[in-house]
Amino acid sequence: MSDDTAFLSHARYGKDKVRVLRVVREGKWHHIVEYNVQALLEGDIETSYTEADNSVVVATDSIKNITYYIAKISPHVLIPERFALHLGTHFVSKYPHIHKAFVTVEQLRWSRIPVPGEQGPTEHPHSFIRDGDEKRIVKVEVHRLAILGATITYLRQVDASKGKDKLVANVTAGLSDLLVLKTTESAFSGFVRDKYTTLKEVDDRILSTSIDLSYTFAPVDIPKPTDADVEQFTVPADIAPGSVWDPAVPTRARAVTLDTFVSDNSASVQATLYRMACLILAQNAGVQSVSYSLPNKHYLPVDMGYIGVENLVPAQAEVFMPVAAPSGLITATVSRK
Ligand SMILES: O=c1[nH]c(=O)c2[nH]c(=O)[nH]c2[nH]1
Repeated sequence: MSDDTAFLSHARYGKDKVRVLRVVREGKWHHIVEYNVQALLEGDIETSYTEADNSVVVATDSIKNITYYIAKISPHVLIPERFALHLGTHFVSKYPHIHKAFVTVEQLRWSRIPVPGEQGPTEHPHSFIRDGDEKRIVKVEVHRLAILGATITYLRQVDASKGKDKLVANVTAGLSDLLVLKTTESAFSGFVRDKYTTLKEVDDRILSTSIDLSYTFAPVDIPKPTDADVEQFTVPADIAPGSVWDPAVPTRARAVTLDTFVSDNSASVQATLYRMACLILAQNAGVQSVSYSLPNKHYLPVDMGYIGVENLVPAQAEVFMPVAAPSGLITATVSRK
């Protein structure tokens, strides 16, 4: 079917919500990850839309099967950044007409159940608890690029058979739904006052937010699989601290987020957010930018004047009403200069 007034300007497809639990057994110690995976592809797939040509379609059912297969064979499956890169690399290496893979991995929280031990509580080797709604999030884009002389260009813009190609990945990682609350050391004053203002200035309030954090790494070269089935995936031998490959980045980013929430005498959500983001950039050399999305989950002191009871003095209020909506929403991206 052709249409003189329309053309296909963008196309991407794949499988969403592929749920996978992977067990890795190390003697009596079992490790688990539970992932929700989205895997989407781009490439020379236009004719599947414009000419009903399914010969260019890797079925989304196969994309699901590949996701499970890579979860089975990948030595990197316990680290979501590496698993996502392995999966994305497989798609663009296995199928010559697929030039970009977009893989999002959401890792659900499973922690070891603490059990009594002879020297105090210890962690159980194979029993786990879902301790919270927090998720780790990893988004990778693996691109196959053509090298033509000194120039690198997107493969789909050139004749792939004429150039060598290389793989480059963009990786963004972070966490979501990390719910926190502090009962003091948060204030909010000095804001615009005009005829619309009803909010009182406070030098002490409850501060609560559900933290969404994402940080973006500098683009990274990915070694091409050299095995016949293009199933292998190599992690560099020398891992630069603070880079995509450094598994300590997510631990540090979470820790500094919580430390700053705890220790900052907050003048506003905005100011606390900025501190958190600057510290992540300072601690992780490979991170180029950091974004937070922080809803200000309001807890309002209940006015008990009706019964002659004081509950409105900020530092002394004891009964609060959690307000689900509306909430403030404070977002920002802080980038390396
Ligand atoms: O930390 C805050 N930032 C705001 O922008 C804002 N606006 C508001 O009503 N309360 C708050 N708190």
